[in-house]
Amino acid sequence: MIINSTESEERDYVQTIVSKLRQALQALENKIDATRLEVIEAKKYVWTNMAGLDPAERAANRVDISLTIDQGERAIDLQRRLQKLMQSPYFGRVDFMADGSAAADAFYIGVHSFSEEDSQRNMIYDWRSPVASMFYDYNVGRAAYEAPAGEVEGEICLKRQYRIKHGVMDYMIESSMNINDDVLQKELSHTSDEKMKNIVATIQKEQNVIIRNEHSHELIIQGVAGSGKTSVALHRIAFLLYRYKGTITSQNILIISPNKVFSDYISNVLPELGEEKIMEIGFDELAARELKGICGFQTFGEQVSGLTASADEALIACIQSKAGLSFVHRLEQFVRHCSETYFVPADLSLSSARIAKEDIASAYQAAGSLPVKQRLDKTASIVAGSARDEDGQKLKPAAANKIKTAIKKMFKTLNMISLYKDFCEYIGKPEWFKLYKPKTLEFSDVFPIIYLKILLEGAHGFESVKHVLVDEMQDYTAVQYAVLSRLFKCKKTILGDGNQSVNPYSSSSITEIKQVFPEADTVELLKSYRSTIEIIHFARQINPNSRMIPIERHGDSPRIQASGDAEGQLALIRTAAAQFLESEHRSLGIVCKTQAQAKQLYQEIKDMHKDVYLLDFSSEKFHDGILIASSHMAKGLEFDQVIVPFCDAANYTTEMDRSLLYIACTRAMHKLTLTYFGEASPLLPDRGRPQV
Ligand SMILES: Nc1ncnc2c1ncn2[C@@H]1O[C@H](COP(=O)(O)OP(=O)(O)OP(=O)(O)O)[C@@H](O)[C@H]1O
Repeated sequence: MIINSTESEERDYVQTIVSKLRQALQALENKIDATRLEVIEAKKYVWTNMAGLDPAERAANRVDISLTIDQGERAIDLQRRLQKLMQSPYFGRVDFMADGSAAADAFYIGVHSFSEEDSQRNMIYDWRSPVASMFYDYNVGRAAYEAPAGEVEGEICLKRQYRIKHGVMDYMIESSMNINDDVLQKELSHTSDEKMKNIVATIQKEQNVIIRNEHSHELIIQGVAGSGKTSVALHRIAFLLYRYKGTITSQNILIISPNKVFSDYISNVLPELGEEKIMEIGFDELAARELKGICGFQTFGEQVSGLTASADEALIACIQSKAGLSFVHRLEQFVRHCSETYFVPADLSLSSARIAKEDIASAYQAAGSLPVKQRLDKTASIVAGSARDEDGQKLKPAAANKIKTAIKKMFKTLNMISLYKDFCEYIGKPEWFKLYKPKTLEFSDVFPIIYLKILLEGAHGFESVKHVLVDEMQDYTAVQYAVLSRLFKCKKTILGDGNQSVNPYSSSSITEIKQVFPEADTVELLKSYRSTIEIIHFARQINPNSRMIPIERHGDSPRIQASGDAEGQLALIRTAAAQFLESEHRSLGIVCKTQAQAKQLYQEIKDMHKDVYLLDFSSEKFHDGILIASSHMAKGLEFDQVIVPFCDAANYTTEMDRSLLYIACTRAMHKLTLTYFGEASPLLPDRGRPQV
């Protein structure tokens, strides 16, 4: 039997569900109050009876109290979910008749599940539940889903989508009306939210496959700009936390993100989906952790800024050589060489014992499978353990320790900087090692040195991580991936876009990443959801390699505006920014090629409004309003409107500039303006022919 067949029945049903949610919420709030009182009373009891309780009773009381607090926290978590459901209980419905059953069941699908306490009847299904997958994968007709007991096949007889706001149905759409496109377009035409939002109501079939992928040890997602890679990866994390509840918690997940502003921008998605925030780290932080006490270093941002300001051919060639997989192999070969040749055993003569160098050499051989540092430890303990004094007795601890120290000194050096210098000599390129400035490594040496350290000392410190998410994969070198593969043995989701590299001299393609992770599965996303058709066509002319396919959504054509001089260009930028301030849009990104340009422009227009912000590498927050940033900092972000200034021939000319210009333009959701004076950049469509 079909329930709620008409729209008016559906509207009433929303009210029924909201009132059930309200009742559940009330009951829960009473429970939370009672739990709070219980904890206060229990603590009072322990304090007032402290003297009379024996240690075992005190311990038992403390355990009880902490169990009650846990219970209370779970109830508060549930309270948050119910409050959210009250606003929008569900967004979809599928009526599914499994083969062999007499009637179809209606499954309402929401951000969280909800069942009535008395009947335990599930009234709303979590979007991650097995049955909910059909909502994303099938239209009306034959369908199937993967239940714990195996695949269930049948027929979807009805499929609907709803928009419910503040507990009231805004609209409802039948599947026969091409629901996905309609609802998706409505969603995409909105102005931006301050932070990235969840997309559960409109996840596309090809995105759903990625989200629910459980089998890949490494999953590489190559997706065009705006294809939802980041959104999908975060929904995948939410799915895995649901699917492996009890085995994986948010504390076991780590995201390697390009910068803090990006982390802030995406920080709402998991909490919106009812999950806690996950740990986050950038490659620079990772480097600081691994190089602590060894040396300072140039950051990736500083390297990119240097390269965008001036392209030093020799430096570029050196950066390119250090970025590839062959460099990884040479590092590995060098470590094998060190392991075999840097250890020079010598006879040891202590006051109480003598040890022949042959015994030390054979202990070193016996520990041959270990990384050098552990190998030396093992050699030392074998030798110290088997050594005997003149009376044939085992050595005293002090003597054993002396042996250990002496054996470690038989290895030429464990100083990473000295080893790396040796390495550059070993490969016949001593000139490749140059400090960026005193006590500061050049960025291209940072991860090779970390890799050396890991090969020599082993990898430690991330054992609790069970899933790693790497965003902006194209910006990391093969050596960085080799480091990741050693630090994290767990499953990984790696995502990015080869066309959005901020440093093409050290970027990695999928093929290169796959050489580090040969078992990885790869998927490609070509549909772009962020920008209008006009913006996508424009961006594709800047980068003809881009294979972006737009979603049917139109807007204004991008405008290229020319002026006679710098003041004229500033006036154009100010006019476009003033128009934005008067529009209904919430965010304007002014995306420059370099950080220096962004800083300069910020000084020139910050008087326009209180909400004008400059993003730099120390920024931590994403803001609505006018945000001025370099392409590097703007990567991964999106804005209702974007202005790309300084599009002249001197500023945008190299292949690296092409990539930066493409990144800048693809940040725009609804409106894009480019400005220049003098000669237009040859990278612009129509060579920058201005439009009035
Ligand atoms: N299925 C979807 N339904 C609604 N919105 C979507 C969907 N997929 C993606 N989007 C929206 O498209 C925009 C781009 O998504 P996202 O930032 O995840 O893409 P991306 O591939 O990581 O982009 P880029 O590489 O350009 O930074 C976001 O606003 C996101 O909410």
